[in-house]
Amino acid sequence: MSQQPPAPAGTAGEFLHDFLLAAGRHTPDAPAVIESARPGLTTVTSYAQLGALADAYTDGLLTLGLETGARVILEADTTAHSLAMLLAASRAGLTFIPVSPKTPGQRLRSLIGTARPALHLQASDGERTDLPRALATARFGPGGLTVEHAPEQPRPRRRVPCVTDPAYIIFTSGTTGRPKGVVMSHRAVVAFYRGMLAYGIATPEDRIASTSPLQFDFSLLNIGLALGSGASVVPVPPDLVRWPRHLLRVLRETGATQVNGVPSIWRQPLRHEPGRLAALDRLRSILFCGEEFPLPELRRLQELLPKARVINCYGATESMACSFDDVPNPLPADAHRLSIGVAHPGAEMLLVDEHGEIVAEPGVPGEIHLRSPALFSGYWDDPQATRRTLVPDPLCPQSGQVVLRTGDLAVRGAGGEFYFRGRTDSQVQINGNRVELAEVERRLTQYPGVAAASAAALPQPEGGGLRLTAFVVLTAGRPAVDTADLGAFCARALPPYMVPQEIRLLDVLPTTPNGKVDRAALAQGARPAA
Ligand SMILES: Nc1ncnc2c1ncn2[C@@H]1O[C@H](COS(=O)(=O)NC(=O)C[C@H](N)c2ccccc2)[C@@H](O)[C@H]1O
Repeated sequence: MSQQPPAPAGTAGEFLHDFLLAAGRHTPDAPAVIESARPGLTTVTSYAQLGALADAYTDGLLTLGLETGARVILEADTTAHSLAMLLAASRAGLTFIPVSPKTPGQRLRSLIGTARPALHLQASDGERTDLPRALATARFGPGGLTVEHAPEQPRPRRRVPCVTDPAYIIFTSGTTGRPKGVVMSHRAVVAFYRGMLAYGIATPEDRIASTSPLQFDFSLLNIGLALGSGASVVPVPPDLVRWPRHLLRVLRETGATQVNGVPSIWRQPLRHEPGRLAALDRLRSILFCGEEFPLPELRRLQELLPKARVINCYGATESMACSFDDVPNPLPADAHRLSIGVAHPGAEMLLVDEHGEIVAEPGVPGEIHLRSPALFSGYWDDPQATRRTLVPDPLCPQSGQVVLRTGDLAVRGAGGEFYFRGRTDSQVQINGNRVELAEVERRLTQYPGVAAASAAALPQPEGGGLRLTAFVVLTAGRPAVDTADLGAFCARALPPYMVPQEIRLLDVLPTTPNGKVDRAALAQGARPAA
């Protein structure tokens, strides 16, 4: 099967695979992916080797004759081979849907029913079986691409890829109801990558550890940051991220210089392996995103890594991310909130109040709206949800330009920087009073010895109304805290209706597969500390 004739230079715009392989063309022998599957075994894949793998996989995919725009499920963790397959899907004009190998069969079948992919791809040692019989399947790995069940050969309706085509679809767990498929075009992803690189986060010498599952777009950010900078990706296998000694071993043996992850990846290393963490002398920067970093834990991390640059990255999957800001190291003692900075170059964050008016004054809360070339195309097969999220530009609705309505509240500081103030949907009404759960959590983490906290409005046990409940994790070795003292501490700073009616001490906060605090699990009543 002949490959697509390359579009004349400058006409096609930039596809995801063009961007990811461009920097490495000048340094073919530089390490693109550095893996450490087990102690003492580090595998390096150079940019030239990654490109050759991608070439071979592209030829394999093109041989299947799938039409441009067809979807493929990419069920894998981040490895040199799955990265090569991601590049190949992009080059073959296919839209990849990254899925973790741990995804329950039921959820995968539901996703397949929604996205109607043409092909399921998994690693040669993948364990997925019981896939729908009609779905074509193939495996990839050191032996190349092996087709198990070939796709039907419908007459392709399209052959010419376009940068507005979906590069990938990320199905988010969705805080409400059925998973939403966030469709990101090549043009949007590359626009985000270029905005991110302008912030100046990585150099070609960096080795960037990625601790998120491939199905979470944080991993795609790390891949774009590393390969786009001519640096190296250090994928940390998900099973090792949860074990502090394994995580720290991988970071040490691969010489990771930057570690990117959600705040929860640091909780156990801080509790159990502070010495080994402090000994990572190659580690020079940390980037986190996804939720607020509990300040006691952040301060502890900074104590152990006083020279590390700490970057707070904010954003939603609907634009991959949108802002970066350096956290002062050390964080001033009187700082109670972290700045999320301002939108990356080429984008703009606006605050809009409940009347649709622009909020210009510092300190006044509003909902973040994002103007950006990196906005998603829409939710897969859900035009209503799309219209609620991509809304007319509040400054010029007539123009047809849409902006992303993030559902996040923020205020602006005197310097124009933004401060996250929780989600609009985390404002709960308790007995008629509006409670900002993030506010309660922040107050709890100011109590000496509290490492992290989460608040939820749970149904009253005896029925009727909601009960403000808090879940608190203490720093390691901290003597037990009297929850009544904790409640009194909250009462000194919060209105009575924002004082938790119940406070439970937990050893750990439950997390979602993407590593965020699992609020649904807490709402089901997490087990009290042993
Ligand atoms: N730095 C933050 N402080 C505080 N709340 C935050 C923050 N980053 C997100 N969030 C929250 O998480 C929401 C987005 O959740 S999400 O759609 O699942 N996507 C993510 O969490 C990851 C996001 N796509 C991403 C990927 C890669 C780098 C940065 C960000 C935002 O709307 C915020 O509510």
